[in-house]
Amino acid sequence: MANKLSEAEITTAVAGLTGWKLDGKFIVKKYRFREFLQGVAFVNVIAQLSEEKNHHPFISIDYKLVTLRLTSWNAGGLTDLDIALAKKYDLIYEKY
Ligand SMILES: C[C@H](O)[C@H](O)[C@H]1CNC2=NC(N)=NC(=O)C2=N1
Repeated sequence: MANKLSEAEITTAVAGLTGWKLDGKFIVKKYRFREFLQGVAFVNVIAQLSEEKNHHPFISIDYKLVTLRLTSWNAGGLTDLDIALAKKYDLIYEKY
């Protein structure tokens, strides 16, 4: 299990991310797409990665808007893994 980050570590880590906001024990980002099916395709890639890493975000699709919420429920809060995956999701999004 990844280590739970302290409040200070979370503040620094979230400041280093683009467009991610802290929401309690979660970090959250909304990704906008030109078409509904692009968002769905993005979610499929994220889902594949989630299985590979055994770490699963909450995902919602609201037409062209995909919201990802990350936390490590096993650790009871945010971990390095959440921050690392947030960066990976952003890199994947660049391709859309
Ligand atoms: C048993 C299994 O390894 C765990 O439940 C994994 C699965 N996916 C997970 N995903 C997330 N986001 N947090 C977890 O703590 C987590 N734990």
